[in-house]
Amino acid sequence: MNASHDGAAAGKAQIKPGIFLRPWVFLRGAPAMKFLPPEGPPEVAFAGRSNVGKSSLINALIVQRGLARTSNTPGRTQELNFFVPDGYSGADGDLPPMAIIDMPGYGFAKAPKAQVDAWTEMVFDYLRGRVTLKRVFLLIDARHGIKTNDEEVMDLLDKAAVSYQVVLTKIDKIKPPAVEKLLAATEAQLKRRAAAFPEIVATSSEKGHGMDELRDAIARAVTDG
Ligand SMILES: Nc1nc2c(ncn2[C@@H]2O[C@H](COP(=O)(O)OP(=O)(O)OP(=O)(O)O)[C@@H](O)[C@H]2O)c(=O)[nH]1
Ligand SMILES: [Mg+2]
Repeated sequence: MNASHDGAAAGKAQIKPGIFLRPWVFLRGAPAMKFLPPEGPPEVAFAGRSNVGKSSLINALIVQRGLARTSNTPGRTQELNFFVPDGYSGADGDLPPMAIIDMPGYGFAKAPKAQVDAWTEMVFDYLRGRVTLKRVFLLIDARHGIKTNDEEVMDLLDKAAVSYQVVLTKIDKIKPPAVEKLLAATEAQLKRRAAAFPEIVATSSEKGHGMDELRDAIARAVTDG
């Protein structure tokens, strides 16, 4: 029996990038770990600093404006929001083939410190402990590059052996040579990191750059992970 047969026998999801062009729905928002849906379908999570463009990127990827709520003000997303392809009841045996999780940002929020600490703890607990989490897409604002709190998240993911892939966001805000320079510098940084995926995806939700590449990367992560 070859590897692909093994995968099929184990009920592994075979996800194709076209899944993102079908309708998706909001399944649930979890304000704390105890409200998470039971572990089932493979998941990918979008993580990153507040305002980096996580929710915007999910909308651009799935081509559904307003599916994930976005805002000019950092701290918009306050729960772990689960999105799944439409048309599954959620009952045993009729589970969606995968889920995408939009996470609260870290690093800044116009909220009391206790609230920010609680979100950060939930984000870290989820990233560290979710068995069905196949890959974390770690979003980095192309204007700012990797910051100290991004490094803390990478340290945690390296330590927990959770695969992650860096996605540059808002590349429409900088010139193409600056994108190339940042890609090279970031690639060099990632070489030292145990759980980092070597390829970086450069995106703009506003202009649609990098969407097909990101769809491919997610489909592969869910299928192979
Ligand atoms: N120019 C440009 N602006 C973008 C892009 N993506 C997001 N934005 C803007 O960045 C701001 C933040 O976007 P969100 O998607 O809400 O960011 P988020 O990471 O989900 O933020 P939190 O939920 O607060 O952590 C919004 O004003 C978006 O319009 C992009 O590709 N290009
Ligand atoms: Mg958000």
